[in-house]
Amino acid sequence: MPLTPLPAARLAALDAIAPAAPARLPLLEAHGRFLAAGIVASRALPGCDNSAMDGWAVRAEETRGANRDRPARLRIVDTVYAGHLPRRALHPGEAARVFTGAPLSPGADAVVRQEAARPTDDGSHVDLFVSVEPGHDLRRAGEEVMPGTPLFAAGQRVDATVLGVLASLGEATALVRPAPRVAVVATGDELVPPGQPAQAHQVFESNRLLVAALAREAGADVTHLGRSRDDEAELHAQLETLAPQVDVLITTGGASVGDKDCVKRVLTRMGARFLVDGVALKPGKPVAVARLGSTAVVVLPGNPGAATVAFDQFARPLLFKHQGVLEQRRVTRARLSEARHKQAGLTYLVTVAALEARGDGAEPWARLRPQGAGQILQNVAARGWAVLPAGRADFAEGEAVDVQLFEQPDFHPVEAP
Ligand SMILES: Nc1nc2c(c(=O)[nH]1)N[C@H]1C(S)=C(S)[C@@H](COP(=O)(O)OP(=O)(O)OC[C@H]3O[C@@H](n4cnc5c(N)ncnc54)[C@H](O)[C@@H]3O)O[C@H]1N2
Ligand code: MOO
Repeated sequence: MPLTPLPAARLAALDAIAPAAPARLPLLEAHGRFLAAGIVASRALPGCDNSAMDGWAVRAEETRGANRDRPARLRIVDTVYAGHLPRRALHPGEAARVFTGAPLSPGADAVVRQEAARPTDDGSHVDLFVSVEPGHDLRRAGEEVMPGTPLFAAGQRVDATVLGVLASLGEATALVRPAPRVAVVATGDELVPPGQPAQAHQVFESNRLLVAALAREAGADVTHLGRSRDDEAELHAQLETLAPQVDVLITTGGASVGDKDCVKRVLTRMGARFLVDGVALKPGKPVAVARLGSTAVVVLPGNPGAATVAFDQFARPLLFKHQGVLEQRRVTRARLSEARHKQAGLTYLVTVAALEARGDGAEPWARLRPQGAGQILQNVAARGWAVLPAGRADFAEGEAVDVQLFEQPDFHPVEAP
């Protein structure tokens, strides 16, 4: 099968999955998910005029000219705690004791903090040592949010700060799409689980953990971890059991053309419909995406470096689509820290370790790491991918290319209004 260009393959792969039906989840369970509908403020924040300080609610005009030597003396007529209502309005010459967050007494229009005041010994009056303007140390109703204000659009990620806002509006739940359930199956006769003895020709199995953690970082609930030898019957049995239990099934290894590379063959025999099979991408060329019943399947190459890139380009978008969003990374131009030669027909995604400004006002330099498909260190603490597009073989040191940045992506709802 000819290799599909990367952009076309990424588009085709998205058909392997549909957004999950939205569900109302308790707020903490919605943490990390994406809103399935926009949020409009259902109440004002704050809900009423209230004190920003522990102190005294007053009529500002009655503090005019007050100082340490000539305090303004007002009669104490009420005490108002947060969560309680004032017993009465303030009339001229009156003050109410208030605490932070307590509703403002009708008639009051300012607060004097307690450090600038002292009650008389008999507790009947308070002396105010400062002159304040109307509105001083007050939080006005609706000053932060008015009812009806659109606050969040569909596709907004529910992070800690968003959770806080939703709770402050009185929401107990959020409408989000649930986490995709994921199974990760590693294949290979040479694999030995970490923690067991391994000879030099054996390989500690690392892709399952790597891929499971990558899936979690994309919002998945990794429910099953499987392992199979390069044995068609064993793999068939394993995939047949797992596929119906998950939304996305991810395999690693056995994706290429070797005698024992049987993953695609087994999937085909099981009735999988391939949307992508082989991409003009390095690392990650043998990656495939298929549909097996109602389960999306991503076949990752066994090489850890290739599995990482192929996951990023093919599995991660499926996991987000199930959650109702498309991820859009920031792209910046940067100069290559070294020349690179590549296969002209493939897009190379090369790990960028750092972006360094050199004070000349031009694009930053992208410090490249070696991109060995079989290597595993190059992706630790990376900033992004330098994109060396298909169609050319040689890239010079200092040449500017696109760099896809990992941090602070935008998320857009899949079904844009
Ligand atoms: N004649 C050709 N050979 C290869 C081609 C090709 O087009 N023609 N493609 C190459 C490319 S590109 C890649 S990438 C690899 C991918 O092959 P597989 O997906 O079949 O991977 P394996 O052969 O099973 O393993 C490759 C390598 O990775 C190690 N591995 C596998 N699974 C794990 C794991 N779970 N944890 C850690 N390491 C793992 C494995 O031991 C091998 O060293 O094929 C090229 N060959
Ligand atoms: O292109 Mo393979 O997936 O990296 O060596």
